[in-house]
Amino acid sequence: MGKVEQYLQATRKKKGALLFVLIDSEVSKIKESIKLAREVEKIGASAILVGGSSAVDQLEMAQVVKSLKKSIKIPIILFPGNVTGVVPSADAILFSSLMNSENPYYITQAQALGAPNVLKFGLEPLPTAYIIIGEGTTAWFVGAAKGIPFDKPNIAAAYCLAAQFLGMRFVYLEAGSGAKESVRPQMVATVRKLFKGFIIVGGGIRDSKTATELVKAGADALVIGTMLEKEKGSLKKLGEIANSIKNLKK
Ligand SMILES: CC(C)=CCC/C(C)=C/CC/C(C)=C/CC/C(C)=C/COP(=O)(O)OP(=O)(O)O
Ligand SMILES: O=P(O)(O)OC[C@@H](O)CO
Ligand SMILES: [Mg+2]
Repeated sequence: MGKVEQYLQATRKKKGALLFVLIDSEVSKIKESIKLAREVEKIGASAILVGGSSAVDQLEMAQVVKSLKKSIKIPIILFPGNVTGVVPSADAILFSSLMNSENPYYITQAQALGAPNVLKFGLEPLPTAYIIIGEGTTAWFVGAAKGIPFDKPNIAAAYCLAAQFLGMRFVYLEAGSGAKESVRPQMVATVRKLFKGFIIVGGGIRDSKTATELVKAGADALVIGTMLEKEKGSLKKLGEIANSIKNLKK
């Protein structure tokens, strides 16, 4: 287990469920990203994810990550949608396989193409089963996912069990950035019963009620992105969400 993984496990034990904030380097440029990251660090976010399903400007992403690294203490974890998402200066990378993709590129090929740079840049790979729930989002489209219906928790659990047998220590249940509906607590609870690793849930989470239900169902970390890009007063709302999930689960 690497340093970041140890930190995530230890922080989850200490604080309860964690909050990850996603910075899309295509939306937030350098100055904005630093400001946002500093604010969410103060609010209590435990890590910053940097990525984007259509983030193809590698130079821009590298610059955002490099400046973030100098500005905050919490780990910066890359969240690549393609090989272009592997850049230097971050602490770790969600080294993910899109388990329910119909295109082998997103299951193993992008990983093979990206792996040499992960090694070269000294990024800690977090072995992650990325599973897309529902349809119609950018990640669903780009990743050629066979989206798992929101009301089929057993299918998601079967994928997570397979991920566990393959040695993956993280699963990411993803409804997609800006999703109208987030993953349902019932699905998280079903996965929690079988999967022993770290469960990340994201996509369409915008309020404390949803966040609380997902954590009670067994999520170890929630990812919030779009809300912070779009809504006025969203930092206040993020603070409420952070407080509502604090110490819910030990
Ligand atoms: C491990 C390596 C090198 C690559 C993994 C490649 C995989 C598995 C890709 C999965 C398919 C995909 C396109 C995922 C996108 C994940 C992502 C970074 C989502 C972030 O979403 P936003 O950037 O907010 O989405 P928008 O682009 O829709 O705003
Ligand atoms: O942008 P939102 O909807 O918060 O989703 C976050 C993340 O799960 C997307 O990959
Ligand atoms: Mg986005």
